Amino acid sequence: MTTPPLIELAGVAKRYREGDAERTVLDGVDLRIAPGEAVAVVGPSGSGKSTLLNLIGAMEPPDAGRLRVAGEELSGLGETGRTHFRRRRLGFIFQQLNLVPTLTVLENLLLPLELNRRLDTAGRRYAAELLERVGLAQRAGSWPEHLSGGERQRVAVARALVHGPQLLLADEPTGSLDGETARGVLELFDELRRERAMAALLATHSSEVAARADRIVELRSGALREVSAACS
Ligand SMILES: Nc1ncnc2c1ncn2[C@@H]1O[C@H](COP(=O)(O)OP(=O)(O)OP(=O)(O)O)[C@@H](O)[C@H]1O
Repeated sequence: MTTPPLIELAGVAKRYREGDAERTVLDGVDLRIAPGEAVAVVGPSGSGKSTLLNLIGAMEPPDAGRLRVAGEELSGLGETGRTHFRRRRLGFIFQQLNLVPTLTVLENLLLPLELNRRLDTAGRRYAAELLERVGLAQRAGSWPEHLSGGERQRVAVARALVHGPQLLLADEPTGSLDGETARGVLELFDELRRERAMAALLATHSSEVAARADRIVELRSGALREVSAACS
């Protein structure tokens, strides 16, 4: 028996209206991602990479097509269902990071556990371990505004992983990191994929990030195409 895909998109379209004009960003996109698989999505600026992640992350609905993620038909979920789906199943690293400025680094990390009612000893221990793994154990009590861009990005990485999501959606996850730190973060993703079959969809302009994925897909003129099997 073959394993059902974790992500299945069929004929997905997304259009945005700007004044009288309508712009088609995604035009009949098909995509399947298996549990534990890492896929890099590349494409020029404005080609729709973040839009694709937002649709798969149930942040906004498509205008056409089917989206099935972790057994859930996203179009069938209401607002509450979408919120629960995001909290339980997904880790999302946004391009703007979206750290909560009024919470410390550790409190930001504990937030997904709190929302999932899993703020217990094991959860706290894992949060501390992740902070250590992204090299920020000493900054647990710092405020986000006192961190460098790269440190903030690493907090966002740890926060996206702390509740053990089945799927990581990451928008330029290493954009503000130096080469060595970026490699450390990518290794952490790989370890978690091996440890708990977490799948990852990474939007990136970085050839190094893309090369580490199992597959690379490219968005161009609204269409998605397979570029190659990446070498690992
Ligand atoms: N909420 C919105 N309203 C109107 N247009 C939008 C909206 N969100 C995205 N767009 C448009 O959709 C297109 C795709 O944007 P998107 O952010 O998905 O591209 P991207 O490939 O992630 O770009 P980058 O590599 O620069 O981050 C852009 O032209 C953008 O202006």
